[in-house]
Amino acid sequence: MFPVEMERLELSKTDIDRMLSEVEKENLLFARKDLLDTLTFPSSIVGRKEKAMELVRLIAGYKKGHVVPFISVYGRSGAGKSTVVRFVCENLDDALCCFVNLRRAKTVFGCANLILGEMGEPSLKSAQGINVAVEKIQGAIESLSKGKRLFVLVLDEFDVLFYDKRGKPSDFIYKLLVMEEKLREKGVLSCIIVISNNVMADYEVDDRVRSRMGSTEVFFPAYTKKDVLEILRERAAKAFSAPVDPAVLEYCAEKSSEEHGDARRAIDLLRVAAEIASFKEEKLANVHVDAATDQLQKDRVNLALSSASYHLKLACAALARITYLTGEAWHSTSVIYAQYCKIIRKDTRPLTYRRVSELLTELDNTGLVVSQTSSRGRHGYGTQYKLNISPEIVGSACFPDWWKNVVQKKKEHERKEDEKNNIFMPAGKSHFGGLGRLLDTLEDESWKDFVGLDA
Ligand SMILES: Nc1ncnc2c1ncn2[C@@H]1O[C@H](COP(=O)(O)OP(=O)(O)OP(=O)(O)O)[C@@H](O)[C@H]1O
Repeated sequence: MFPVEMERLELSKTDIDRMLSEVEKENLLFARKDLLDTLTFPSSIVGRKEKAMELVRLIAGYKKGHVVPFISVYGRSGAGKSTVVRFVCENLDDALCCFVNLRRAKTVFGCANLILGEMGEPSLKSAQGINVAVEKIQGAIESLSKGKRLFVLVLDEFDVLFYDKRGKPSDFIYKLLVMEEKLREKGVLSCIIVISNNVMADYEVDDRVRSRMGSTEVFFPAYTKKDVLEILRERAAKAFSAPVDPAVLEYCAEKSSEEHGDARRAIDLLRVAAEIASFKEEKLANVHVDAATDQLQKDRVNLALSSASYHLKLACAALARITYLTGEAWHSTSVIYAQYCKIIRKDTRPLTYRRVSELLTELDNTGLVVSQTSSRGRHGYGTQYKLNISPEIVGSACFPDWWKNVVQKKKEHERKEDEKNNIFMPAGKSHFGGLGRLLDTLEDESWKDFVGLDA
């Protein structure tokens, strides 16, 4: 016989109601959570008036029959480029703006199809060729801009175009510029605004295209702590059901600006911190911001490494290991390469120095590491890399079991050194911080061997 009170196995509406009221309790801190969603367009834009003015100055000529054909807007992630460009373009009198995010495109032809899609046109087959695609874009602009004095085509995440090495991105830009000239002959004024993280000079563009493009650029610097604080204050005032301690907002702004000056990540940090506090039924405090920083860093690393090859993870793990063991932040390509060769599986052939150096550039593009190039005197220039995220998070995301071993070895080594030297170390001070520097002078052979610099 079954017991009388058995837990029901099937999911019921009552279960969902119960779950909903539980989650609602977890969200008590929020009044309007959508205001902390960085995927939706902000209801108000804080500051950036001087950048809006720069753009307006470049475009305003359309009222008198002239406009700059190509504007490059660039700067770091989360600097407000897309937000400000969209706001300016959508508020121009007598103008029509088509905003296309190219992120989803994998090829130059894919970019053309995304543009067509945004203009309400059907996609083309790549066999039809890029010339037909550009002709269709021209036709769509002609019919959309009827009765308007200006058509603005905004291409966000323009960097994507250059990932397609076979698709001739430079040629595509050339064709768009020629299309603008043809449109002008037909009395349609147009302007292309491209948004990317890097300055156009960094991309491979033919000289003939460069000269047609001109060099009209608007640079968006990363936000300062003051800017980030203003953005957070404005959001927090409406997003939470009770006022948030100003010190917590300040802490959030400080953490975000010292790391990146990225408004998107600052808002995400505030939202996740509030979710953690809400879940624990506590008042939002700095500890929740710290916990949120950890969680977001883990998410970022996992996302960046989710599709990474074994060798990319290895290059990343090599940098994490050397950073963790030496306590030094910056490491040269040659040191990282030596580490990479040391930790690679014995049955796998290491990639060449050049290829690993390319992998480090890839890591730089993901934002997990930053690089700096400096002169090494008569040895030319050398690049150094630094992790943007704590080595513990990176190491355990790359190879969890291996990383546990690295941590354990470091602890054992520290304990043995303590016993050997019987010295007092102030709390929180790592042996490796100071001794790591010794590695450079190669005075301490045992440390050198432990870190594996001579592998
Ligand atoms: N000045 C601002 N005022 C209010 N919110 C802002 C401001 N700048 C940025 N944001 C917020 O930050 C988020 C990221 O901004 P945006 O997409 O404009 O940055 P971006 O520079 O284009 O970044 P990416 O290069 O990563 O695309 C937006 O969702 C917006 O909500």
